[in-house]
Amino acid sequence: MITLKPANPPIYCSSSGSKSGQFFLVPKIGFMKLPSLSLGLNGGNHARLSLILATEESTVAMTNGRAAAVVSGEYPPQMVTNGKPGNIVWHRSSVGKVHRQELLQQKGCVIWITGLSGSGKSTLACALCQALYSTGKLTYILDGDNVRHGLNRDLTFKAEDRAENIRRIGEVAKLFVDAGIICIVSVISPYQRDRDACRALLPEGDFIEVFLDVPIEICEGRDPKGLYKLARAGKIKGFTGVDDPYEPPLNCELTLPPKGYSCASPSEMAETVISYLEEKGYLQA
Ligand SMILES: Nc1ncnc2c1ncn2[C@@H]1O[C@H](COP(=O)(O)OS(=O)(=O)O)[C@@H](OP(=O)(O)O)[C@H]1O
Ligand SMILES: Nc1ncnc2c1ncn2[C@@H]1O[C@H](COP(=O)(O)OP(=O)(O)O)[C@@H](O)[C@H]1O
Repeated sequence: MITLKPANPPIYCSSSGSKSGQFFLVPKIGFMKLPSLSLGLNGGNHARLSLILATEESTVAMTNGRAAAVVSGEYPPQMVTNGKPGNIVWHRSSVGKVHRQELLQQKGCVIWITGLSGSGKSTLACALCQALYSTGKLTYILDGDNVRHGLNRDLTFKAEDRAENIRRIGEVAKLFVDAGIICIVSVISPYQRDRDACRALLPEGDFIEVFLDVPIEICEGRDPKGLYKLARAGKIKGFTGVDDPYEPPLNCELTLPPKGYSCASPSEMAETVISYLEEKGYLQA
């Protein structure tokens, strides 16, 4: 596995029939089996390569229309406009997501826990964080209540502010994924479209939506902050589940607690999530 950081011009390919200087962007992270070939960097040293790591937005050299080599690193600014017109250029580092994941021996992903207030989102997030920490895995929790103390302190609970709250949290979570961290998000996120928009920010599979399917009667019975009581008394307007909507996920990866096991403990539910992560390969680089 080799990652090259070329100078400008980034790379040319000297295997037979190659057309040097032809590039395109790779949309996803992945690995490619490549034929052994000879590459020249900046007209200088040649190296023989057979397997090269492809990273997001990497530059690919082409031979006869086939990807011949993938180079992670800087590339000409005009190639990287993030799909938008203007003068904003993506700045790359020679240390990328794959290197960080290698360091951490895990893959970055988002575990998005959605559910009513009092359904146990924060409790599950903490149980997960603790269980993963004890096995040497790095997580970070983005909890709705906490993020609203800082980054999102300007937002209310109107639908458009909830959407902005979720959008910002989704963007922050994306950064954590790029850092190679398992980002645990615990927010009500009542609207399907807002959750879907966050899912769309990430590569396929990296957004793991966990629905805490706890009936409102149970959440209200718990009412640890007394908010349901205030909402029923009309002292809080637009409270989710009382006089504001909650749209249950249509296609989530996990629904908890498992059917027929409604009294599952937070640590049992955390184990279910961890089994999912293991099965999908997120707990190794
Ligand atoms: N009107 C209204 N509706 C719902 N929740 C309310 C409201 N006002 C305050 N709270 C408290 O805010 C916490 C939810 O914040 P979130 O950022 O997760 O909400 S949202 O995703 O933007 O809908 C939520 O925390 P949790 O109980 O942990 O879910 C409540 O404590
Ligand atoms: N699996 C569970 N079984 C029983 N009680 C729970 C469970 N998960 C959380 N709780 C309790 O329910 C209350 C609400 O949990 P919390 O994690 O704060 O919910 P949320 O973050 O969704 O508002 C807390 O008092 C917590 O101790």
